[in-house]
Amino acid sequence: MQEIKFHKYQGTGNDFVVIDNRNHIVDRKDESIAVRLCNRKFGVGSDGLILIEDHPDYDFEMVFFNPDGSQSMCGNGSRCAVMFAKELGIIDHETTFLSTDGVHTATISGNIVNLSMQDVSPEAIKSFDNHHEINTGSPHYVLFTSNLKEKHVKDEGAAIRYNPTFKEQGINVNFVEKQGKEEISVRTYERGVEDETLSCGTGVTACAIAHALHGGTSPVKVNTLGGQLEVSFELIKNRAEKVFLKGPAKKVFDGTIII
Ligand SMILES: N[C@H](CCC[C@H](N)C(=O)O)C(=O)O
Repeated sequence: MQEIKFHKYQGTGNDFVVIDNRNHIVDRKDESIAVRLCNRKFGVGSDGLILIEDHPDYDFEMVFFNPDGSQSMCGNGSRCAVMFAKELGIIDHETTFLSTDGVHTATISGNIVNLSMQDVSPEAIKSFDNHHEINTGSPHYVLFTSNLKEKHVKDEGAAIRYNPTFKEQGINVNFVEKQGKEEISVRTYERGVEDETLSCGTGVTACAIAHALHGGTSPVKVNTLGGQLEVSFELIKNRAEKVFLKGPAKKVFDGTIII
């Protein structure tokens, strides 16, 4: 048994257990630790586990796990990791770090983190008759709807995520309602959480790009159940470049857990 100090952060309601793992107190290859820590009854409870580690070439490396132990790029988690790195004194107001899908930069102003996302290639933007599939570091199914508030996101999201097309690899499912050219509202069913989360960073980024394919602007404000984010990018011949995800990231509490 070991006692582990953890830090609870949230980015627009997407919540994470964050651990300073520069001394390798947690085995980054043991995904069962994420399953235990993220469990909302038997552990701390969160939408993911983030380990901060040293890296020879970047300010830090961020290792992310979903509550089911799977790994993928996490936009809101990255914003929380940046805020934690500042708390640790690893960085001041800007950083270059390594995450699941590659190198990212970020700047901090108050409790707002502006995170660079990877370019989204034309091959990562697939459009169908009534939905889009866009990979922004994690795979996203984007469906425009008009009655977002009434949506049963967990049931309808799971039905898509577990259909034969996506069952094996999984996919995050986003329901988008247009509020105007410069604003959308999004609710997301997250793969690996297997439930609706209050926001999903890579998801709102995918939705902003899909919105632009239907005449939306950049930057675009994105309303989620957990708060408002802003996504900006340049869409050139179906390739999104200079993609940024901006929004608040805040510490909720510190704690110690015995695992
Ligand atoms: N559940 C996602 C990873 C976390 C994404 C989300 N929390 C974000 O902020 O991007 C997946 O497995 O594709």
